[in-house]
Amino acid sequence: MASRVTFIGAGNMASAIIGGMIDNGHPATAITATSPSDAFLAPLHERYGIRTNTDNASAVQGADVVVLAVKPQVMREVCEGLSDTLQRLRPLIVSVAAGIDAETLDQWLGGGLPLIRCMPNTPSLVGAGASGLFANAEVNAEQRAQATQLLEAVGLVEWVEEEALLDAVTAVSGSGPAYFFLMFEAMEEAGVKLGLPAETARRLAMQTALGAARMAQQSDQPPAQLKRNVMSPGGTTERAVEHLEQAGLRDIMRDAMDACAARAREMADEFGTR
Ligand SMILES: NC(=O)C1=CN([C@@H]2O[C@H](COP(=O)(O)OP(=O)(O)OC[C@H]3O[C@@H](n4cnc5c(N)ncnc54)[C@H](OP(=O)(O)O)[C@@H]3O)[C@@H](O)[C@H]2O)C=CC1
Ligand SMILES: O=C(O)[C@@H]1CCC=N1
Repeated sequence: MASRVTFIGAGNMASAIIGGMIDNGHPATAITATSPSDAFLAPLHERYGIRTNTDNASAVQGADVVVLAVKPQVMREVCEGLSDTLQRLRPLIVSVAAGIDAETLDQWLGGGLPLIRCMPNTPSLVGAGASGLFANAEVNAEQRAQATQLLEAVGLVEWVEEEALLDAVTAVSGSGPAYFFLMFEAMEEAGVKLGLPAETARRLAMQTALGAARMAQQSDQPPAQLKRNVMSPGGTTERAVEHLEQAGLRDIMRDAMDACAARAREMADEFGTR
């Protein structure tokens, strides 16, 4: 039987995972989502037929897995509001919040619950997500398998055995889709400047990214070699890649991802004070 999963919070990340789960065949009646108002819930109910509820405590009744998918700013209030109920029901808890560590969440939830921290990303919506997972000591092998199965239904799953590495996962894949969306914007703008219609430039850029990612995933060759295969000596790509290297693309990516991980650590202090 499919796990009964309750999402606390029904925003961007929860709806992306829910959409991916439904597409992958998870029964809609085994999924519940909560939010303080109906504004987020009604479209989810209409689109996917899932159960919705504006009351967190009643929504977790009967759940095998409770996914905490609210903003870090409200996580404490949400956890403390649910702690009595969750201590009684003892489901597997999965938090997708950036920054807030497992020990802090555990304390807010009253202590001793099986808890997994997950850093997913929004392409989960189309079954192409990437999630990093870390389990606390209360999580047993069956629950690990349950979380793996749940997140694999919407994409790639990578477990990390050191919680601090989730900040690195955030920098690579949690926030990563935004880097590529930014790249699409930039490639579209540059394509338009070169004379292409915006829609054409956009479609070409997106298909190229999809093709490059698929090819890199399926190839035995590392990305550096695949890149060289495109770069005919003295040709066009060589000129463009030289420009990107000279402009410091690698340093830019390293600095941006350092800033991302640093912000996750900062958020732990800002929103996670026990
Ligand atoms: N967006 C992303 O790409 C990713 C996000 N995350 C993490 O996911 C979490 C959610 O982010 P995101 O989905 O973008 O945020 P959203 O603001 O889109 O969603 C948050 C949801 O939580 C609801 N909410 C607020 N208070 C409560 C409450 N007391 N009880 C139940 N629901 C409540 C909000 O409702 P309302 O608006 O009515 O207040 C909203 O539906 C964050 O912790 C973030 O770090 C992780 C990886 C990627
Ligand atoms: O920007 C954020 O804080 C969240 C976490 C990772 C992606 N979005």
